[in-house]
Amino acid sequence: MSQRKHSRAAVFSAGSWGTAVAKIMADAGSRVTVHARRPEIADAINIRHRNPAYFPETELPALLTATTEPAAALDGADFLVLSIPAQALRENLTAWAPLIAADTVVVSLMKGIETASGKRASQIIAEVTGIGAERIAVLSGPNLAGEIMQGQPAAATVACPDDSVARRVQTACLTPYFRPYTSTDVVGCEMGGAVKNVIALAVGIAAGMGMGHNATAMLITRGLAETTRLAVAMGASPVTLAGLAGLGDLVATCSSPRSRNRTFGTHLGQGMSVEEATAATRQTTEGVKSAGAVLELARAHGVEMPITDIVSALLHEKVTLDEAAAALMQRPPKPEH
Ligand SMILES: NC(=O)c1ccc[n+]([C@@H]2O[C@H](COP(=O)([O-])OP(=O)(O)OC[C@H]3O[C@@H](n4cnc5c(N)ncnc54)[C@H](O)[C@@H]3O)[C@@H](O)[C@H]2O)c1
Ligand SMILES: O=P(O)(O)OC[C@H](O)CO
Repeated sequence: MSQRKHSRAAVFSAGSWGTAVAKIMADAGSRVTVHARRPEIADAINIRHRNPAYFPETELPALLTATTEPAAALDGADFLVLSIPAQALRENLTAWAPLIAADTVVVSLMKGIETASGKRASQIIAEVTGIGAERIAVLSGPNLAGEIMQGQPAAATVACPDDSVARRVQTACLTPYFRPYTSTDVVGCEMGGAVKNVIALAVGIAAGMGMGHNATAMLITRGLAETTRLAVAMGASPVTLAGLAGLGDLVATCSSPRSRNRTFGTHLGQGMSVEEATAATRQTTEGVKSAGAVLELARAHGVEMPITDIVSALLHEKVTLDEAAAALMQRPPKPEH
């Protein structure tokens, strides 16, 4: 039997990270079909090789096409790559699940916690599709989509309990500008990705209030400490949180003006209400929805997360900016570790 030359990937959907990962996988040699909800986006990708909604300036590879038909996207797919808002995953995947072939590997790109259940994306994927954990991988790391679309260098972690599956995804995403490492620590990768968004909100708030780099460094460092506490309590390895999907992503997101979460926080710190900041934000800002769910997980695991706690209180407009800053700075003194 002749071997197929290219592996096939179906990327759901044509948002900013979905488009960037579709480009990575096409540049790595896969035939990629993006599922777009809007026909005009699918047409623009097929005819003009552009995604005008997110990256009008970047030409997409010829191996990358698009469709509005989920079944057509999934036909013959070796990989199903999921990149939609975490809160929309369960409902959409319920419709797509019957179309997933028995040997397709599902790759989650999502960095959020489902508010209703406190579940991570890989858990929702397993629950909705019945697919075993060994066929579900997570790709996470310091990956601002805009930089990757420009071909700027970046690295990430691909986690799957089955190392051979993680290595398949690694190979399918390996390009001269994108370097994935493998791991078996799915919990660590997903919690690193979800909680860094909440910490980036805190950093944005501090910046918006006029605080300096010392405050940023304090929030990143203490943010990593509370992220690690929770993730380890949930079964993660602390080493993962010191890696690309933990510290790496935290630094990128908290430092970059491109980060939607940091920018949302900056709006709040400058005095916008949550409603005004939401209206000013066009794209998915996972930390806003996930903060409360992360806090619930922390309480369930008996873990203290003071930064997440105060960000959640601010998002629910239970405290003012000044009260939030004072609440963090006036906590009882304690040892660092
Ligand atoms: N943008 C990045 O740099 C980046 C990097 C790494 C991870 N992520 C993660 O990837 C995920 C997707 O983020 P993004 O940046 O691509 O967001 P985005 O807002 O750019 O795109 C979201 C996509 O999901 C679709 N969508 C929105 N609501 C939907 C719904 N209710 N049902 C079905 N589809 C819906 C939109 O049409 C769009 O195609 C998030 O979890 C995010 O944290 C983003
Ligand atoms: O723009 P943000 O804040 O959603 O962050 C994007 C990526 O997760 C950075 O790795």
